[in-house]
Amino acid sequence: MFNKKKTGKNKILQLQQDEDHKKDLTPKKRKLIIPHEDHKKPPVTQNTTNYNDIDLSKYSNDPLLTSTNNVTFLKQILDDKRHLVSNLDTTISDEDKIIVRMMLSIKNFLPKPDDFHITLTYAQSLDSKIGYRFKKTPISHIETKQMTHFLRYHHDGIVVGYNTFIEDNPNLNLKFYEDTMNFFLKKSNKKIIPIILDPKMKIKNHIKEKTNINLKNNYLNEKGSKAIFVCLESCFEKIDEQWLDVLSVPDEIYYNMHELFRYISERKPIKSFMIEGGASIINHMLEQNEKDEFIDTLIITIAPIFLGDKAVQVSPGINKKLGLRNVEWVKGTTDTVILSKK
Ligand SMILES: NC(=O)C1=CN([C@@H]2O[C@H](COP(=O)(O)OP(=O)(O)OC[C@H]3O[C@@H](n4cnc5c(N)ncnc54)[C@H](OP(=O)(O)O)[C@@H]3O)[C@@H](O)[C@H]2O)C=CC1
Ligand SMILES: Nc1nc(O)c(N)c(N[C@@H]2O[C@H](COP(=O)(O)O)[C@@H](O)[C@H]2O)n1
Repeated sequence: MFNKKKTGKNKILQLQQDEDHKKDLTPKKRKLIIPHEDHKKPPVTQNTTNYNDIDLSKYSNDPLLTSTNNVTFLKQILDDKRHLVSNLDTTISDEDKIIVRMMLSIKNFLPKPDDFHITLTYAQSLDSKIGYRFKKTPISHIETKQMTHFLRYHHDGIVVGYNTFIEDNPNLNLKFYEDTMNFFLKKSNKKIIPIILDPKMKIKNHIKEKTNINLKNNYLNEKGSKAIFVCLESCFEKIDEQWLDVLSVPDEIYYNMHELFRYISERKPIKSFMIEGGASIINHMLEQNEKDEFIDTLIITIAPIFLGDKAVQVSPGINKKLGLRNVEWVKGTTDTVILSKK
């Protein structure tokens, strides 16, 4: 049942190394990196497109696809006019088709323009773990990771807790993978606003000690928006940093997640929030959602891996069965995504 080559620590470390080295590789080499892929299978990117495989009419109502000429992109590829499409040297792969299917499935779970909307989304192992401490842990397959970036595209703000900010040094921007994301997002200037829940304003000391902060680099290199650090009013201190704003929130509101996001949306240009973690934030949200159903969409990627008892666990402090409603499952090459809405 367990393939040691594909599960286990070595694989996870390998995936971490893959992730770390991706940016240094040429596009050709990057295509070979397919986390969780069965390496015995021939590479799927070489498949020839069967004209009947893709029904373009399916995409015609998607504002994202139509607004960025992606239907034209797809047509060009299908018509074998690939020379018209920059940076693209393959036909539509099976992986890309899966991604398109995933994107179409999540369309019913996306925020409606201008609606206040809260999405909670994360990737977990079979043992409900979401990562190792101080080690950015890839869990999602490249397809489901791309789906996450597609989701990011549809939200105004992306939220993580302070520990995730410290431990992962995340980018929290829109990243475009080879092939598929080029179809969908390449021409977009959309930027999502990173929001860090930092009640005690620990960022104040962190910036004195650390210079390599991805959120800062992204902002300075125009690869990301200015971050918002959200702190308790009682802990507020002024910070003079170009790449971040601090928003102080009344102490009595801060730990009520529903009220917190409402408070932020009334003061910042953010209507839709995509909360990615970490475990404390997720658990707290699930606990509060039991009484006050404020999570509009819950999207969990489940990868066929175990991370073991040292990893950080999602498990809300509830004492009864908590079921999800309006559930759909989408299957990728290796991962499964569970989608649920209010
Ligand atoms: N697989 C995935 O999809 C994801 C995985 N992760 C992983 O999660 C791990 C971090 O999780 P975890 O350690 O739980 O930390 P979190 O990222 O959840 O941050 C916790 C901190 O956030 C602050 N905080 C603000 N509001 C709240 C609130 N309402 N409830 C709880 N805390 C709040 C607290 O700061 P203070 O202590 O100052 O009060 C708390 O210590 C990392 O290993 C990261 O890799 C993270 C995101 C997604
Ligand atoms: N969807 C998803 N899959 C995984 O495997 C993950 N490890 C995460 N982690 C979250 O993504 C953040 C990193 O974002 P960038 O790629 O740096 O933009 C990380 O901090 C977690 O929030 N998510």
